[in-house]
Amino acid sequence: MNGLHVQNGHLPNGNSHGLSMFDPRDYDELLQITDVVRNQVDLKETPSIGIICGSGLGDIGDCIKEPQVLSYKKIPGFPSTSVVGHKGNMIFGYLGGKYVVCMQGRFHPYEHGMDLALCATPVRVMHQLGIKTLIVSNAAGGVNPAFNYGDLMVIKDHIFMPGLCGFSPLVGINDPRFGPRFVSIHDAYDINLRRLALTVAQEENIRIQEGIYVMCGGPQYESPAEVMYFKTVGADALGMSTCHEVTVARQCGIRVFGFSLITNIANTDADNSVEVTHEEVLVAAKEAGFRACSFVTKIIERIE
Ligand SMILES: O=P(O)(O)O[C@H]1O[C@H](CO)[C@@H](O)[C@H]1O
Ligand code: HPA
Repeated sequence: MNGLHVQNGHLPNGNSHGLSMFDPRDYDELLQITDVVRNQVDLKETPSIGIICGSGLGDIGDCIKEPQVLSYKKIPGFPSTSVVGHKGNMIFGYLGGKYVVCMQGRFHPYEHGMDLALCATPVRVMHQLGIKTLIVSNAAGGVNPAFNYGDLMVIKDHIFMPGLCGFSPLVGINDPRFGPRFVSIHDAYDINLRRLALTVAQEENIRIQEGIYVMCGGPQYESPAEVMYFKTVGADALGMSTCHEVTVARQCGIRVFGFSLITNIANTDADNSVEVTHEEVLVAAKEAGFRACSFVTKIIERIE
C-alpha cells in the first residue's frame, strides 16, 4: 500500500496535490477510502443503489430524504470537482423508498491531473459500499434529428471513444477482486431497467427517447464535421463522461441504468454553425431538474 495516510482522524485529501497519493486500481487502498467514508457517515443500511449526477443535475441529490452529506473534501484521495454544476458531495439517504448513495458531481477525464481510473474511483467506492445498481446521468448534445432540447434519453448503448483508443479505466494492473481482466460490454445498460424507465416516463408524461451515447474526450465541443461523423456511425447524443464509470461498474458486476438530458442540439453545418456553451447546458439542466428528479425517484420506487 503506497502512501495513503489516514492518521488520528486527520484526513488528507487529494484536492491540491494528492492525485498520486493512492492508486485507484488498488483494491486495498480503495477499501481504506471506503472505510473513511463509512466512518464519517451514520449508515442506516447498506446502500443498494448508487447515483451519479450529470452537469447541473445535482437536484437529484437534493431530493434525497434524511440526507447525510459528505463533501469530497473529506474523502482522502478524491480530487475536487472543477466543473461548474458539479457540487462535490456524496449524499446518503432515501430516495423512492430505497437507501441510496449519490455522487453530486463527477470527475471528467479532461480535468486537471485525471486519468480514467481516478475519474471512476467513486464507482469502485460505491461498489465497496455495497451498491448493486448504478443510475448514471449526464448532459449531452442531441445528434438524432428527432430529439428536442430538454428531452430525456435512456441510454441503450454507448461508443466510448477514449476507451477505444486505449484510454480505459481498466488499463493497468487488474485486481480480480474488482472483476475480470477482460470485460464484456455487450449488455452494459440493463434491458429491464431500460424498459422500466420507458414505462415510467410514459406513465408520468415525461418526454423520452432512447439512443446511443458517445463519450468524446472534450473539453472542446465537437466541430460540425465531427458531429456529422458521429451521426453517420449511429450516435444519438454526445457528451464527455459516463462510459468510463459504466465500464468500471460492469467490471464489478453492477447493473447500470443511464440517461442523458439533451441540453443542446449538436450542429452539423459549418456554414450555419451554432455555438454551444456550458452556461446553456447548465440552464437546460436547471430547467429539467424537477423532471429528472421525479423520473429517477419513480424508477427507484419500482426497482426490485
Ligand atoms: O457529462 P456531464 O458530467 O453531464 O457534463 C457534460 O457537460 C459538460 C459540457 O457542458 C461536459 O463535461 C459534458 O460531459
Ligand atoms: N457535446 C459534448 N458534451 C456535451 C454537449 C455536446 O454537445 N452538450 C452537453 N455536454
